[in-house]
Amino acid sequence: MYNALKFKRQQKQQYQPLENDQPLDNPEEHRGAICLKILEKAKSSISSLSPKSSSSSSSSVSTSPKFKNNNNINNNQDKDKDNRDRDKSPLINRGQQQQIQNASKFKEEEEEVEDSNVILNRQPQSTDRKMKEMLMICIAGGTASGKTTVCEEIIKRLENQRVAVICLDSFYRPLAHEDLENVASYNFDHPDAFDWEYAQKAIKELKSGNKFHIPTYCFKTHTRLQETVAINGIDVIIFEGILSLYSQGIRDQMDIKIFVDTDSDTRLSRRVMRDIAERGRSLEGVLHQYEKFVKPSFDEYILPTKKYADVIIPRGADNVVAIDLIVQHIRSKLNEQDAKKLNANDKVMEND
Ligand SMILES: Nc1ncnc2c1ncn2[C@@H]1O[C@H](COP(=O)(O)OP(=O)(O)O)[C@@H](O)[C@H]1O
Ligand SMILES: Nc1ccn([C@@H]2O[C@H](COP(=O)(O)O)[C@@H](O)[C@H]2O)c(=O)n1
Repeated sequence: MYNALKFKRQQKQQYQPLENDQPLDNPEEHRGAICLKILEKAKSSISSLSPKSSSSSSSSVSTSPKFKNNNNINNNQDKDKDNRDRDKSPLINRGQQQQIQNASKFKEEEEEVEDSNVILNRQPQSTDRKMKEMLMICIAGGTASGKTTVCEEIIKRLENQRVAVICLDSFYRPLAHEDLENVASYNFDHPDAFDWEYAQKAIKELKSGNKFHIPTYCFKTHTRLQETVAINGIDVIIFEGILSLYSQGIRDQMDIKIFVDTDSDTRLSRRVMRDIAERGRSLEGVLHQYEKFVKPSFDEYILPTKKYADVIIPRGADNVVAIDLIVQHIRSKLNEQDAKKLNANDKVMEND
């Protein structure tokens, strides 16, 4: 069986700092940089993991740099594009290790999972990936509202599912040279900062069951990296970001739309703490950016998307009842899909 944690450890060993950049002491700086966020489960079970074995066992998963306490970021600037695209998924952060139980019956599918460093908690349901229905969940909300933390809590509860988290941050437009020179004046919270066409294409392809190479983004350098993360063979995709409910084309692909609603004072104080501690920002810089761009854009563009949400979570991850209800709903949706597939298979067999 594929042991994602082991794979991630190898990634860590391969880590090389970006050119013209400081070594990444803190992966949070690359949060969102790496589009695919997957959670690793309890450290305690790491020691019991075994690499590819035929029996049912557990394994950990990789996460994106948004998740703290891990340093498995691989930004190996390999010259070989093919290798690059084979996802040395630069991820890993705070999170939980996920139990993996995939008897490796569907080898090809398993390899895809290996490619994408995706949580794999259960055996694939179908060998026909095109037939695969994927559950798409969108989590929007202001900066530091707890979107990532809510993702973690959902994934923690979704045992036996393969879950990938994609950050809207991955689709930030590359900055022009002048903007990079004067980055403090750039509005990262305006819708125009994102490449919506690209994001929509990714969501559409994944929803259709196709493999997609998600771009990666570096918060520290404000640039898109050359690495991509391939995603395929997943049960649940969570698309997370401040404006993830902004585009109608993307909203229309979503099965569940969530808005994390956290009081703005709490968000500001968390952002200050986080950006100083984890993104290398100064207090002055965070406050200036917040006042000039973050707050006005929240009021004008982010908050108005709340009306599109099916579920609003007040207090973010503190709201255990809301998270439990959401997870129950996800489970029942996945069960419905499985039942549909079984029905379809039965019909095919009857006709044979
Ligand atoms: N319920 C909570 N209680 C305390 N701290 C929290 C809570 N939720 C999130 N945080 C902290 O606030 C910061 C931002 O949370 P995060 O989940 O990354 O928000 P977002 O993804 O919306 O930017 C992080 O440092 C996180 O640890
Ligand atoms: N190069 C960048 C890109 C984005 N930001 C800020 O990140 C915020 C979104 O991330 P959250 O985890 O807080 O949802 C957004 O408000 C941007 O201001 C940045 O500082 N630098």
